[in-house]
Amino acid sequence: MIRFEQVTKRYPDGTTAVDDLSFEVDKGELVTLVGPSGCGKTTTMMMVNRLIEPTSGRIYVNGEDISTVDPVKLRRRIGYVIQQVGLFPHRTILDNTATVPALIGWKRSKAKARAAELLDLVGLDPTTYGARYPEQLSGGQRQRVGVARALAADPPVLLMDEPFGAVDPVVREQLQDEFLKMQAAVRKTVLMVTHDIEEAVRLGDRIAVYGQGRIEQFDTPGAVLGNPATPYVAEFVGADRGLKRLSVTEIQPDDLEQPPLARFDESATAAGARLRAQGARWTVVLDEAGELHGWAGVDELALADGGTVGDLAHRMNSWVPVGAPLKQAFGVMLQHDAGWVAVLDGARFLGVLTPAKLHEALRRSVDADAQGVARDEVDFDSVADA
Ligand SMILES: Nc1ncnc2c1ncn2[C@@H]1O[C@H](COP(=O)(O)OP(=O)(O)OP(=O)(O)O)[C@@H](O)[C@H]1O
Repeated sequence: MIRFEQVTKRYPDGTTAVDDLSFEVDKGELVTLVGPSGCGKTTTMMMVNRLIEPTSGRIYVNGEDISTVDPVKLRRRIGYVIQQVGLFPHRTILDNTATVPALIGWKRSKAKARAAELLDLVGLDPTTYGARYPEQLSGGQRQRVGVARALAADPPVLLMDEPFGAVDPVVREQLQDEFLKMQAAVRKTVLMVTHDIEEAVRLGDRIAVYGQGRIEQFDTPGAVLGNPATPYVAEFVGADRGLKRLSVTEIQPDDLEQPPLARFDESATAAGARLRAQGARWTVVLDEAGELHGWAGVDELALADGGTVGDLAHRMNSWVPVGAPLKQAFGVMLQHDAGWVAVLDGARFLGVLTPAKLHEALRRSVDADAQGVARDEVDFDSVADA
């Protein structure tokens, strides 16, 4: 969808900002450009909407050589979100959001309806916020308006330059989550600049790690963290890249352990005796439909004076869905000081993740991505012991 072919940008003062860059962003893919200040990320991005012209090389958007496209027309097909959102201070939030549709000649009513829809999509109720002015919103809310405005004309391509850079870490994480949800629904082709490796890893389908004017590695977050292509990349992603992989490695059914099980309506003493014979100390309790109810201690069951497993079971409200990142499961374990966490597929109980299994899952994902990376380079022990 976006293709760079041997693109170089040299500024008049002789600075080579981007040097012989070739890469491709697929349709519906989110690629993050990450690297230290001054390495050429913004220059790369601004060449896509022709705010900067390359010195040599070609850039294609949707198969079209953009040097042959009128820049104004080009920009209408490319949403642009920047850190300083650049909202018009004297226009309402609704009017700000409707700017591009109005520019490209949509009827006023259609442009406003679309703007309201978009505000809703980014989590701002248009009836509450639509009539406000930018100064009446928080930084995080303004940032959301920036995203809504960029999406308003439904451009296939979105360029985002440090879109969440100006807000505090908590709001930032919230905005990232919301953006991911939205992106799952709208599937734009996104090029996003960030200097924050955590953000790059969290949001990117693939990451381009920049050195000076060049891409040092262009790959999935898992591969970049698990198998850095150069010592520079290894240093840039950080010594704790083993831990960072927790956020990009998903829980798969094969990672799970099958714990002892008891049914809600079973006799407590019978279940206790059976589980004791198996050497179990606790059991997961499922209801009549095979869905997760909670857990029970085997001794408690065995010593019960009649009654069912359900009478003695503790409800369990914390679990994680299959496909969630390992980090989420680890967080639940820590929060409850538990040695395991239940994993569900919808309402169906699949098994439990234990620290040992988590460790294995992390190792599996490193092995899958990283032929030849030394085990001891990955910080497993701190995961298991933490
Ligand atoms: N108009 C310009 N004239 C001369 N040099 C420039 C110009 N714009 C950028 N540069 C230089 O080009 C290089 C790349 O800049 P660019 O803004 O693309 O980096 P960046 O990776 O986006 O950095 P940051 O994260 O700090 O925004 C830098 O050395 C910068 O000083």
